[in-house]
Amino acid sequence: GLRAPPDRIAIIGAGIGGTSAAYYLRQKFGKDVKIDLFERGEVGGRLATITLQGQEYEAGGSVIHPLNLHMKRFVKDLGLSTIQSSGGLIGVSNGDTLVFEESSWFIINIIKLIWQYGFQPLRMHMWVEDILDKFMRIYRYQSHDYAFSSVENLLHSLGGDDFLGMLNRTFLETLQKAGFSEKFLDEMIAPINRLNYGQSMDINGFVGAVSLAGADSGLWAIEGGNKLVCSRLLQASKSNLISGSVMYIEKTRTKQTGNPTKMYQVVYQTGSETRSDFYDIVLVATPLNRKMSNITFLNFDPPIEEFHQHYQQIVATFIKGKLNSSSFNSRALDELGLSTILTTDNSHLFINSIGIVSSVRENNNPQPSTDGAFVWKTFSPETLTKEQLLKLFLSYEYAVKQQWHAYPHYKPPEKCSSIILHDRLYYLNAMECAASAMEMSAIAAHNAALLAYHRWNGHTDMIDQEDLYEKLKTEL
Ligand SMILES: Cc1cc2nc3c(=O)[nH]c(=O)nc-3n(C[C@H](O)[C@H](O)[C@H](O)COP(=O)(O)OP(=O)(O)OC[C@H]3O[C@@H](n4cnc5c(N)ncnc54)[C@H](O)[C@@H]3O)c2cc1C
Ligand SMILES: CC(C)=CCC/C(C)=C/CC/C(C)=C/CSC[C@H](N)C(=O)O
Repeated sequence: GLRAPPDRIAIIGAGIGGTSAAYYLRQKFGKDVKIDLFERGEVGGRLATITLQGQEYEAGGSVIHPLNLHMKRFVKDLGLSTIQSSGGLIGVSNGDTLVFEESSWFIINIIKLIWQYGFQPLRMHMWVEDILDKFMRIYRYQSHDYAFSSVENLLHSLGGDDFLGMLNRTFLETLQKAGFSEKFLDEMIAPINRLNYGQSMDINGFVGAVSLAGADSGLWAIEGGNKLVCSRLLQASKSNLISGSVMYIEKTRTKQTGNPTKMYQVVYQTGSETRSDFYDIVLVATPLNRKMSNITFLNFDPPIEEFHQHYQQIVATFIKGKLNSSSFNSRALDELGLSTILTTDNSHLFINSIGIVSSVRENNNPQPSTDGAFVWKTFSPETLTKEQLLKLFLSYEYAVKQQWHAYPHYKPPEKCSSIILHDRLYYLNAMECAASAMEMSAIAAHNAALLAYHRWNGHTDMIDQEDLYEKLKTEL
């Protein structure tokens, strides 16, 4: 049976996690519940664009996988358009020379790959595909309304002990065990990790697999900027956006008269004013650590302790200029013709990657300006100095940076925080301990909305069901 829907729900954070949670909560609880979405910065969060000389570029989350079905669904349901975002030739530099260089001839590439690495690239492709295959079971579970109370339970239902094991081992250990060679891991896989997560092969195996999926073909983005999906979800969910910074979430001491269910008081700052409101259900859709959200939990028994997940700093720098190809390669001084250069872990370069970018309105075919300059984006752990920029570029017109607490610093064994922090208080970004990506936040949001709904209605049979895959197989 169903009880009356809650009166008011608060969501903290209007990134892809918070806005998709609003969307799914509206679907589950119906039109009468009042949903407040708190945001202290911009709607979109880590999905953001930067405007340079009148052109917008993705400065945060930029590419989406062709099998990220929630993101695909949003685009369709919200009337957005897509652009293709992979393309161009890739090279890998160790700081002195290019250890791998893609050719524009398909067949030459195949021969080069086999020559350098045997059948390892093909085996790796199959390894990632196998994981992706199991990962995709989540869509089936969620379309049947099943929810999970922890990240571990969710992963276990997708791929059993093998999936859970990936959280506890480094990516390096995982791939060495699978028989991949050191040369291949150093020259191909580590550079992809450095591009996608700014980290070494010591990240957990699961995020490693997601990182490799992020190097698949067919990657896409939302025309006009990925952040548009957030503002559209917000609109479609008919929630109320509150521009303010949440400071405390307090468990109310006594039952309020008239409405015994409103358990939580959310205290927030807007402008110079401090305000507060009472809610039946609260979803936290931002990483809980002091640097990123600074939210304190008051009056909970047992107490909700401070979270210490360390987030990796990444600086994205946009530079319009002419690349100095000799900083990546001792041989050729002429134009490399590469559009992305990755780096190996042992390179003494101060950047993780550098690539030509197109604006959020161009389908992937970036053109140089009349003097031959492109817009490049680098990722680096630290802000680039002028001296470093002049090493990378023969000349440049501008260099503009955007700094992020980008994603967790992965360090297996991964201890994931609970999704249920208290009775009706949920934490979406607990999911990031497995892997951080737009689709992971959307999956966490769908899960939290289902979890909140089932717990509100006492439907315990819809939570943490064992052997779901087998159960749903027969239910075609
Ligand atoms: C440089 C970079 C590149 C990336 N590239 C990709 C990519 O190519 N593909 C991909 O899939 N993923 C990528 N990611 C990861 C992806 O962007 C994130 O996983 C995803 O956007 C996280 O969304 P979220 O809603 O969970 O969190 P966030 O986007 O961080 O949203 C949290 C929101 O909460 C707000 N907030 C925090 N504290 C408070 C408070 N106290 N009160 C009110 N509001 C608060 C914040 O302002 C923020 O807007 C990238 C990330 C970065 C940084
Ligand atoms: C969740 C699944 C199954 C797939 C997601 C794959 C994906 C798109 C991973 C990318 C993750 C990420 C954090 C990328 C960072 S930067 C990469 C981008 N190419 C850029 O240049 O900005």
